Amino acid sequence: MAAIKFGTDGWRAIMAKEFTFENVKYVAEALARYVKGSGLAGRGVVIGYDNRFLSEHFAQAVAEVFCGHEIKIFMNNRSMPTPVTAFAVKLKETAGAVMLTASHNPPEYNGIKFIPEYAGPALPYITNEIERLLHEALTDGKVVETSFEKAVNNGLVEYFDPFPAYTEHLKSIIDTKAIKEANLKVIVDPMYGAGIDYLDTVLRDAGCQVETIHGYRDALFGGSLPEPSDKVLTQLKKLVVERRAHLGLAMDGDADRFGVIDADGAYITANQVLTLVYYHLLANKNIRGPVARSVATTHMLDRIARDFGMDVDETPVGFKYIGESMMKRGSILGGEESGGLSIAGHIPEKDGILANALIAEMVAWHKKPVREILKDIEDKYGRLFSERKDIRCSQETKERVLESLKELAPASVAGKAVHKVLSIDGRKFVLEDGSWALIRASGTEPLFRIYVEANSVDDLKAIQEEIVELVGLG
Ligand SMILES: O=P(O)(O)OC[C@H]1O[C@H](O)[C@H](O)[C@@H](O)[C@@H]1O
Repeated sequence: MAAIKFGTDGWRAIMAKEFTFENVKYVAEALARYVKGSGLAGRGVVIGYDNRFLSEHFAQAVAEVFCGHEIKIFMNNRSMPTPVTAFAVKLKETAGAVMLTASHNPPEYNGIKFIPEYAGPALPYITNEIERLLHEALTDGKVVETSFEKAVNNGLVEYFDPFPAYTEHLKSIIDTKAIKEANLKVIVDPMYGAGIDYLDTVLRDAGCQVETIHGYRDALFGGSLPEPSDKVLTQLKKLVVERRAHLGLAMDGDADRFGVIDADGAYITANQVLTLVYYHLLANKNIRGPVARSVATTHMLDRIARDFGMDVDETPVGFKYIGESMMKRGSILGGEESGGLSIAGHIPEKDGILANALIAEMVAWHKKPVREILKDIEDKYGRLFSERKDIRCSQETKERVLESLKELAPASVAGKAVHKVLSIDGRKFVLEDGSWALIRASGTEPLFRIYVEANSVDDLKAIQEEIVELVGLG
């Protein structure tokens, strides 16, 4: 059996191959041992699951193990988005949550994330301990479990639905009055996933005219991926234009990531969404505080922060580090280039429902299309062009490149002097004119990611080509 690893964001594997009921129970055993060791077992644990094939059955298998350890579990009788599962940890003040999801991966995958009592993604010191306990459980071959029926009869299973509390909470942190006045027409695309109903309800209650597509469970995701990217959101883009809607708002399979479509059908990148939301919080909502962004995320946030006299916390890739910064440094926005965002006053977990609701609020506020709002910001701070290139390679190449990265320190890239070299995650070169390049190995896929941000498309291409050559991935 391949080793079970908790990677950038939990364990993901192909169902029936590695993601079997047997392995899920071993992982649940390790998680139950972890919760007991944390001293918080008396508080119980939330179990959430997405809309994937068998997810509710895997969730039940996890429950049988927790109940076998006499740990009470809180469950919903329908799927829940990852951010709602995290929110439920706060709501029920539990020791944490187990979330069954493979996020935006292809349909044959499933996965498990652990959300500790602080309601954000588990930090490495926790996942390392879980992996150690998993190794221990696999070695001693012991899984303590009970039947689900017995657990219910013994009062170890409490059914609850955090939908009303979550949607009310969201409505309390967004300006529903402004949304109501703008009379927005919005198309919502939950991509057949666990986000169904949530954003639609919040926006409808706030007075928007809402039309939903892909709003039913399809474990095959309509033959596509539950990933809210420019490439995948073709139907949403078309419909926004056809219906003359103000916005198209999508979420991935577990609704922790967002995808925004402007009134003219154009895809707004995650870096642009983060720029818009941070500016909106500071300039319109008058909320002041630092921003946490990953090392791979746009420096436009730095320009805005500087203008308002705010700090920037630069973290490794992974929302766990961003959530940590939000908790420890009071960052008012935490965001990632890969499509994750949360704000102060919410949970330290990325939330696609919240991100989309904030975009609707911002559009309502300005009463103009997203790209016009963005243009105003760019007129003030200058324009930046960013691109990520993913390069697959063999294990051998991967090891060689990782080794060579440690020492890589060019004096210049594409004719621009290297101003700073960072090793927060992979290797990042900040150049004299503020442009930058980062190369790092993905923690979720077998590939390298090369991120470049520059002042023009030509500069971006020149920097990208030189970096690819420099590390020998050309
Ligand atoms: O670049 P990777 O290591 O593959 O990670 C890409 C993304 O994976 C998951 O979605 C995590 O939740 C994110 O925090 C991370 O940004």
